[in-house]
Amino acid sequence: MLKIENLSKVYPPSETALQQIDIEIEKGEFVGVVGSSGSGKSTLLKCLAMQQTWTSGTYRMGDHNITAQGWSGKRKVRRECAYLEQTPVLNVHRKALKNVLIGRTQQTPLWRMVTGMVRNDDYMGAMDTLERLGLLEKAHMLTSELSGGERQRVAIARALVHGAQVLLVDEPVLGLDPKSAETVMNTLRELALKEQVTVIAVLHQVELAEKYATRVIGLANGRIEADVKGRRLLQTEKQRLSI
Ligand SMILES: Nc1ncnc2c1ncn2[C@@H]1O[C@H](COP(=O)(O)OP(=O)(O)OP(=O)(O)O)[C@@H](O)[C@H]1O
Repeated sequence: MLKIENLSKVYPPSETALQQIDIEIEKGEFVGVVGSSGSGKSTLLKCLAMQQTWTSGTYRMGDHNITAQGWSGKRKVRRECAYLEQTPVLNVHRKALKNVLIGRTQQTPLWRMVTGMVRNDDYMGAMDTLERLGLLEKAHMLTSELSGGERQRVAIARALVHGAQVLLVDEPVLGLDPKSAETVMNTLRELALKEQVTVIAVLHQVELAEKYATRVIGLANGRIEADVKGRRLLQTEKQRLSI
């Protein structure tokens, strides 16, 4: 579904963050990206989300050659892939439901945005998504009253309501207590396994990647040094990754 060939990223003037990255990711895979600090994990995510320009490489999504399509390719990526930052960008003064509905604003006529009136099917869709993520009873609570893990799940709900088929998640459990981290990781795993949402998550803790992801990609100095499915990383692989 996603095919990346020979991706390189150099930040000006000369900081090489990624070199010759080749990856093919199937629909519904849950990929954990690990590696030491500065190995290029966030840059990889941003390049996949087209939030960073590519220095070189070819990007394919399904039958589409995104690289060759220029702006329309970029739009397609932005529509289908949601990039979720370490700390979700939410309006904490609004209810969880409102934050989820913000994901629908591109499809909402201006008069509805001005009057604040929400289409019934948008409302139902948002509530349905909150329920899938175990947040139904939090829908009408102010986002400031939610825990870090719940906020992270609100951000995921918003991405799904927006129509994202690929979640690019940077450190989804950063700063969360173990129980909340487990809930967020389980949510991501279930979305991948049961709903065929593709999840690519940068994870500092390799144990989390090994426990929840179906595939672990390890980066070192901007290169892929490990790419394993269905097994833990070997000690030698961890040494190559310096983790
Ligand atoms: N905007 C930028 N401008 C210049 N160099 C950058 C920029 N962003 C990242 N880099 C450099 O690119 C390299 C990879 O950075 P990146 O943030 O992708 O690594 P990371 O593996 O996500 O690190 P961490 O785990 O510490 O978040 C690093 O050497 C970093 O200093």
